[in-house]
Amino acid sequence: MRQEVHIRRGWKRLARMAGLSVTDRTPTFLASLSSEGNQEPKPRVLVPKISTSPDAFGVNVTVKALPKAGLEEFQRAAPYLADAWGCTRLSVRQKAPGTLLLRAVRRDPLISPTFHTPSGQAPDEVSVWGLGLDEYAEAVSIPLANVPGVAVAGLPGFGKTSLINRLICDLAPSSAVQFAVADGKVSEADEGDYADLQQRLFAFAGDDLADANALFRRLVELRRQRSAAIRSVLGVKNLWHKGPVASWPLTVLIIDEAQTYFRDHKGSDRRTKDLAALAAENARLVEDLVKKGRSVGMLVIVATQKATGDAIPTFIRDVCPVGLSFAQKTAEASVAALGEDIRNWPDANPVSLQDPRYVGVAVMAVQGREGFSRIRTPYVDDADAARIAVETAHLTKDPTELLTRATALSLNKPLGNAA
Ligand SMILES: Nc1ncnc2c1ncn2[C@@H]1O[C@H](COP(=O)(O)OP(=O)(O)OP(=O)(O)O)[C@@H](O)[C@H]1O
Repeated sequence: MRQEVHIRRGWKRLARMAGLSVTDRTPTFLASLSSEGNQEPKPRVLVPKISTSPDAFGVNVTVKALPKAGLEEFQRAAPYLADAWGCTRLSVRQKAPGTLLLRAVRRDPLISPTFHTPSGQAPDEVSVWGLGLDEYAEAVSIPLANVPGVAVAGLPGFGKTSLINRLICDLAPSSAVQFAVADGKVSEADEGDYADLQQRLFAFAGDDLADANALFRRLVELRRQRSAAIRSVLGVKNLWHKGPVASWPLTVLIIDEAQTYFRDHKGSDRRTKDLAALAAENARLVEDLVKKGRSVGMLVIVATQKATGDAIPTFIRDVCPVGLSFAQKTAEASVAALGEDIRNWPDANPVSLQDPRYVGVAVMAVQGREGFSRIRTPYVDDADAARIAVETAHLTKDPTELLTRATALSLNKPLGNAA
């Protein structure tokens, strides 16, 4: 690749110009032996050694750091190196002690739409939600173990549903995952974004608050029964010590257009009062799932246009350990979705994603990284989602029935073997 050759060929010169070389004034043993008379050997100018490897988006440059030409110095010089190498972005991070990794991205991964065709094969691990590529073309995923809640926000039409579709399609071939959906945008399961996935959902509720209430109650009851049974059935206090299995699956509740179920209804007539009471109870039930579902393998994904308090009660939003956001209209909406810290990272603020080029680009705080990352999520075709749902329909099981069976089996075990 031309960029790679350009980087390697010009490195010695560029490193000196960018202040990334070091002068070693102490002569080596050999140099002091061979120096003539009183003449001091010339100081040596050392340049950090590099090795390069190209990929579709740019070049990875591995650097052997030197004293005073280390992480900090390279981070300072990054804009200069980016210009010299003609790249859109350049990141510097430590790969191992004494070794740095420079990611020089030439083609912007954020504005190159990508597509995901689900394989239909059960994943090795059900506890990983592959999201896509970040601005440096590195794969980003959400570890789902011990995560009870994920809040997804973003303006309509920017990719929330496609993101969730991918999760369902990737995990659907595993019998260790069951899905329920409450979609506030439609009335029936065969309408809207989840119609194609119907056969792989063990439960569905549309925009009717009472139906959603019944679904949330059913899941809270499951959560309670699981909490009571986990030690006798699984022999552990936390499902993630063993991982989900077909008889005790990770149970994912997706609440799309969540504002439908939680928003306040103001008015003094009977009907409005009933709706207000249902909305309040819905919020309480979902809070229970997010607060107490972690160790028993319940995950709630709450998707909404704006994550402000009027759409998702803050007591639910604030207990979701993971938050991500597609484009937003206002700084307040970004803060509601991602927290106050997003104000300190204006480049990553989802307000700047209000452009058709950024449909499918989300922002999130990635574990172990400073600040926020922008992620290009791939598009999942409805036809692929439909295919996966048909192929995996036989795996759809009600987790409550599975628990009843697992509990009965554990009771029949001889004493002392109950774990
Ligand atoms: N990751 C993506 N890459 C490219 N295009 C996408 C992506 N996700 C969605 N799109 C395009 O945007 C359209 C809307 O996507 P999607 O339904 O996922 O948005 P949404 O945020 O869920 O909207 P709504 O809130 O109205 O449901 C899709 O039909 C598709 O054309």
